[in-house]
Amino acid sequence: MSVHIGAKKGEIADKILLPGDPLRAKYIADNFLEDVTCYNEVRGMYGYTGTYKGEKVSVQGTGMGVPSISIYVNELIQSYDVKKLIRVGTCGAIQKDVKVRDVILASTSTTDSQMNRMIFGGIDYAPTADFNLLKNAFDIGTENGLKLRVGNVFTSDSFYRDNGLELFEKLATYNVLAVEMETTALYTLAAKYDRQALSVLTVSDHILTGEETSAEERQTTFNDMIKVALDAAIK
Ligand SMILES: O=P(O)(O)O[C@H]1O[C@H](CO)[C@@H](O)[C@H]1O
Ligand SMILES: O=c1cc[nH]c(=O)[nH]1
Repeated sequence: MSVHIGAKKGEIADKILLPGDPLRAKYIADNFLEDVTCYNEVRGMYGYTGTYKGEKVSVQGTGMGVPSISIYVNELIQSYDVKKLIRVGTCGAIQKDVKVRDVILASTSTTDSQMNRMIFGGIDYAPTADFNLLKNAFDIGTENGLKLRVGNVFTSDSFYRDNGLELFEKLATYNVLAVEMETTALYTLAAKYDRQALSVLTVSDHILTGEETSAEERQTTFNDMIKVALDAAIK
């Protein structure tokens, strides 16, 4: 057991999906995995292990933001030796041609988090997805008829911010696709420990137009995202 995860050694697979919302972890376990066991309830941050197409896969809620996901990713790697980590999250679109329900593969992440500046003494490190995971996810999604977007996402330390529109318009000018709150930490920690990581994100709302998905639409798109992530995890 680690500080925040109640699993015994061997109870967590070496491939894991990481939703921010612990109830999304339950949804994935209930609807996509077989022979499921719940290995974590500490802080209500559910974690499950089961099989997907015969392969052992886990899914663990991470909570929201860089500090929270950093705790889970550190412990999953250092205490449970997880090798492939795929975030399955939501994001807000900031580009006109990125639509709600689109699925984005984050090739890299821009951030206002101080995490990397603290590590690198002020240098702007560029957190990057694992190329093979990214390519596998892209190929799998495309073969299944999904129009995936690939690009830069903004990992924000704030969900609510003053003068957000101005910043988002600037980021959009520089081809950042969407805003979310965890990818920078996932990619940086995966690089540090030589693990494979990818963020697959469903656009849940559009920051510029105000458009939002209904609960039902969200679930359908989540299913597309989850299938891409699971198939990429076992490839
Ligand atoms: O849906 P999840 O995975 O939690 O991701 C997004 O949603 C949360 C904000 O509502 C943040 O965690 C953000 O990154
Ligand atoms: O607008 C959004 C939507 C999801 N997640 C975010 O961080 N922002």
